[in-house]
Amino acid sequence: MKILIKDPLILDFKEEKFVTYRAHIMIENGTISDITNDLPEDLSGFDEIIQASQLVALPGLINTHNHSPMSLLRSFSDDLRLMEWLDKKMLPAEENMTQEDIYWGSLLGITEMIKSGTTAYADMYIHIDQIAQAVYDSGIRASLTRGLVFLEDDGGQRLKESVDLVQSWSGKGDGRITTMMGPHAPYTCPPENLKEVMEIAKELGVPIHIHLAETHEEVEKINKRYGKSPTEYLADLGLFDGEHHALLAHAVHLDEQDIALLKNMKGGIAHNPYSNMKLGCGIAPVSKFIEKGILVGLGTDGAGSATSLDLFKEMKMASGLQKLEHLDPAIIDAHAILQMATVNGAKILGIDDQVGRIEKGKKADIILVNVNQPHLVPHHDLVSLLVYSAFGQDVDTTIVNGKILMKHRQLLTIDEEKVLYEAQRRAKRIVEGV
Ligand SMILES: N[C@@H](CCSC[C@H]1O[C@@H](n2cnc3c(=O)[nH]cnc32)[C@H](O)[C@@H]1O)C(=O)O
Ligand SMILES: [Zn+2]
Repeated sequence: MKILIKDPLILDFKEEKFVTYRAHIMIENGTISDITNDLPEDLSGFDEIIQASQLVALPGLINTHNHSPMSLLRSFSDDLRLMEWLDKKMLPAEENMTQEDIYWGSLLGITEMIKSGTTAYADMYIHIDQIAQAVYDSGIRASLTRGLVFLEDDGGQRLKESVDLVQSWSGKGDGRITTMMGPHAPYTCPPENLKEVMEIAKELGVPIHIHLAETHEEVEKINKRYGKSPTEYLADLGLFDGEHHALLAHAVHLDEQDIALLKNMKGGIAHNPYSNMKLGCGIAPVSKFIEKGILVGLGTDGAGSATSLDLFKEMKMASGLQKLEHLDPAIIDAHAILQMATVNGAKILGIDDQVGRIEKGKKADIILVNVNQPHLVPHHDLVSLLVYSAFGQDVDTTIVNGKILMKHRQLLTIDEEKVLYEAQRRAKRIVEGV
């Protein structure tokens, strides 16, 4: 399959900033084979030509933290505190989800992500085989994790499912699917279990995906139980010693001492600004992380809290929160925010050798944004425009692994009408009685 993206304005991260230039992008067998100003006279060798002179091409956005089937719980339970929301609403509803529900719920999330310019994402959930199947079928790229809680003895069932996932799905879908081990959070994973999961992850050569210090309540709980902060708890188990690749979701409540503990960590932080705002959790010290050289990427969290999976929205929230927190609009610029949503996300998922930039030899994970609209004109600065003015609906075309998943807003791998129908009727049943 040979694709030509003809004449787009390309926005790509080079050295420390995003640069803009106009060129043609050629894609062959999933990979960016050339970026050039010279076109052959005969274009008949291309299977597909996308006229893109009115579009901006940028690396696909990367969502570093999601629970995709929670899209079925969108608008079901809002305006509650996190522990109440989780224990009384989310977990009981999840108990009602069948394997088929998970497939369609995940596909609902994936549909929204593709339509809003996300080309790769990290998922942590149950019935993970169904999610893997939805990822496989849809064509999106994902890093999958079976979430692990150790609050009851399940005879090792959850752990077994985690290992099965890693062994049976890693590398599938032409390499689009990668996997991680997912101890849910410090408050659901005692030290001996966490240690075991970390050892298994090391043996299998996969990263650890874990929630960390999302609320004040969590900090108090862990302090009471172990006499230390959640970050110290993980540090003492060796998670940040540089031998494990870790994806830390939230990282809201870290003081200077906690931040110092992350100095040698491999991997980085999934910042979920809107979920944190909406659940009233707090503001993650993002600019301090960046100052200390700790990688920060962007995530949404599940749509049960985030309400939508639009990373363009998250970029605005991430920027606004830092500016407000520090009462300083210069604390973080649009380049740093777009970097979080692209290059940094790729590094945090451990797939930066393949994606995150528009470069010859990289996998073609590219989105084309229509900037010829009233809210996106004029084009003084494209990075500012995309971060501060654009939304997911402005994405015209989404390409993953060299395959067009959405062309001029038409989905090519997903039957959208069917997804909406299935999601609606299943969601209704799931929340009955909860
Ligand atoms: N409960 C599962 C394992 C966890 S999967 C990931 C879990 O994360 C939960 N989750 C979603 N959003 C958040 C959040 O913001 N903080 C903590 N957990 C969350 C979600 O409801 C889901 O149960 C089991 O019994 O095996
Ligand atoms: Zn989460």
